Amino acid sequence: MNNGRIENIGTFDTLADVLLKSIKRQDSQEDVKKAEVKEMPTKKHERMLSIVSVASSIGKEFTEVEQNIQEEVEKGQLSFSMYIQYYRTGASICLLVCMLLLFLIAQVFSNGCDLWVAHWTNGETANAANNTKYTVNVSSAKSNEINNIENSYDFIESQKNYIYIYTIFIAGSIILTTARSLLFYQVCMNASKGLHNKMFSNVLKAPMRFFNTNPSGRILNRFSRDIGAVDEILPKATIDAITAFLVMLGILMMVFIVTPWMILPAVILGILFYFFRRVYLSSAQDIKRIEGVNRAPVFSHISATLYGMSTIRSSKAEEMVIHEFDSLQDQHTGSWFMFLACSGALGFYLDCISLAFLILVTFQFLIMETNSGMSGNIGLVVSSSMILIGMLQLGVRQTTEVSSNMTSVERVMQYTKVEKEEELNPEATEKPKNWPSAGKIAFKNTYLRYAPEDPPALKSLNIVIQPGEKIGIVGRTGAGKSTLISSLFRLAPIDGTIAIDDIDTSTVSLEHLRSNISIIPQEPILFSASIRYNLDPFNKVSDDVIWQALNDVELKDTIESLDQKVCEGGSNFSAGQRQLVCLARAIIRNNKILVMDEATANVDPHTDSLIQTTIRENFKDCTVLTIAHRLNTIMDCDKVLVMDSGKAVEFEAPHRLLQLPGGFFTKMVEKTGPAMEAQLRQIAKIAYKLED
Ligand SMILES: Nc1ncnc2c1ncn2[C@@H]1O[C@H](COP(=O)(O)OP(=O)(O)OP(=O)(O)O)[C@@H](O)[C@H]1O
Repeated sequence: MNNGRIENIGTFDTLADVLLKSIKRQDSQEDVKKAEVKEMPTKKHERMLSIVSVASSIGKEFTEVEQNIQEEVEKGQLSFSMYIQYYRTGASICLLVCMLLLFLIAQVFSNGCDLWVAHWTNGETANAANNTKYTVNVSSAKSNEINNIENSYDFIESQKNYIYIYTIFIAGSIILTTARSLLFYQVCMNASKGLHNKMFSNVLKAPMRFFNTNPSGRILNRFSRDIGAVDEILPKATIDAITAFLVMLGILMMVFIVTPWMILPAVILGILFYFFRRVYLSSAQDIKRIEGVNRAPVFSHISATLYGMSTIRSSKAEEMVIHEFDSLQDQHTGSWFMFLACSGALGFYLDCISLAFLILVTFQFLIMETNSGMSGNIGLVVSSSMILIGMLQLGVRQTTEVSSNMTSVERVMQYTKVEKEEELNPEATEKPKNWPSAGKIAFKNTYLRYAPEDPPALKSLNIVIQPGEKIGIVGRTGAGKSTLISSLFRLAPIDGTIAIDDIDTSTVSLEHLRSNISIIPQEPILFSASIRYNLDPFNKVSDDVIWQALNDVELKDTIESLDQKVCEGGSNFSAGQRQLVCLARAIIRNNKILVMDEATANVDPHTDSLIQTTIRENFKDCTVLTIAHRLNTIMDCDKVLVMDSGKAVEFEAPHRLLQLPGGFFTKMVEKTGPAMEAQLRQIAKIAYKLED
């Protein structure tokens, strides 16, 4: 196919012949060395024959799945320190104390309103009683008239005072309640932002092992659902819970002032309430945690399904995927339903407690005759106790909501404490200027372990790569080729030394080290942004430089503008074009060291040949390490490094290695078949002679 049209059709042999001729035609202009190199990819079956490591990505995914450790689930009651840490992230101690005082004062004003109304009612009742007595006893009409005027004057004055004071209570209550809510939400938002930023920066700096052992769904869950809960649900639930408890406290105080003996049943009911809440909380928190853990696989499954949609459809595995999804969804729904059932049960028990209290309060006014039997007091206590029922429900529901959503804070906190990569070597802060200027790489007794308990994946590596050398890295799958590259970027803890231009990389900051080595990975990574951003994310070069790089990789005609959008994962570009964009990115960065990790494994022979030529031209003076997928791509390298079981077993010019009968490299070349072997030997020989 070419540009969406069928260019040729026929058997494998016919097509191979046609392709061979066409590529030969393209390459005829180039010099002998390049022509020799380029002729090699024309034989398609090389893809099958060339040894090395086609199955690497599949193998890695498998290893990753195997390595995924169980998600850490906290158990038992949330510690109080979690609350302190959460609020301390949002505000200073001083501000928190002010907020607490504001809550209390607002509540005092709010209860003051009720008490004042009761006091007012009692006053009115007493006034009315006095007036009646007075009217009956006084006979003189005149004096009666005068007194009435005076009384009504006093009455209006006292009414005014009642209204003024009531207005003050109402206004104070409104202002203080609004202020405390605004302050509280601000503190919560600060805490939420702080936690998110801390988690984000920690996860970005987490070692590679963290990403290997935590599936993306699990990480996404913390950034979406947990942060969502902390952002939206927790502040509202907390303010509701605090308000409900303060209102309850206020009501109980009023009831105790009016009928002190009610303290006894209140204490008994309080103990019962505490007991129910405790039982509920311990199960609800665990259920909520289980629910959180059961949610992550649903996310992982969806993202994996979307990613592998074409594979699923082509292998007709829809039923299987749907079945898996249903069973994961069932598990999640089961735990969620359990949570709802727990809340329902708690609601029922709380209703019983509140009703018992209300019955006691109401009946005590009938049974007992005390001073408190004034109408205002009775009205205040009964109406407040009825509010108490609603408040108790709301308060407990919201406190449990707070506790269960605090598990999200707990889960976010876990990720804010992820060990950072930099901590591997806290002194690694050097940022040498213009480094590396030559591109010499020296491995001295280097070992790499992916995890302390794992055996070393790289063992006793002692090689020196001279500035500007082109090195091909070969070896069977699992031999340690990618690990060698990982060690260069210090993606895992290393024993021994790796020096670049005689500077130990462990003394250089990771950011500086990594930004000074270019890599073209097997799976090219493109961002969902403009072409310009993809090629020069830090806006360091002019548009001319970018266009020149695109020209070098023959993408100038394909790309209309530097503002052209790249879809998610670069889906509007072919695999080869994505690889070329990565190559253009590497050209723009202009680093002295370039690493290619099987960069040409998934591209067609023409793009492969274009990549090879571009690298030879643009990275002439750079040190280039190539993990080889096809042997022909590295036969003209300065040296070939053969890896086996994490060790460097051969490191020499390919022509010289091929002189070793029974050598690792010789065996690899022999396995490609006599015709290919002859060709490979020929390329190696020419390249060796040209070098001499
Ligand atoms: N992230 C990882 N965590 C733990 N062990 C790993 C990890 N990546 C690789 N290994 C192990 O390190 C060893 C070397 O793997 P590496 O990926 O370097 O091989 P490779 O030569 O690049 O293979 P391939 O050609 O298939 O990509 C293997 O035994 C592998 O299991």
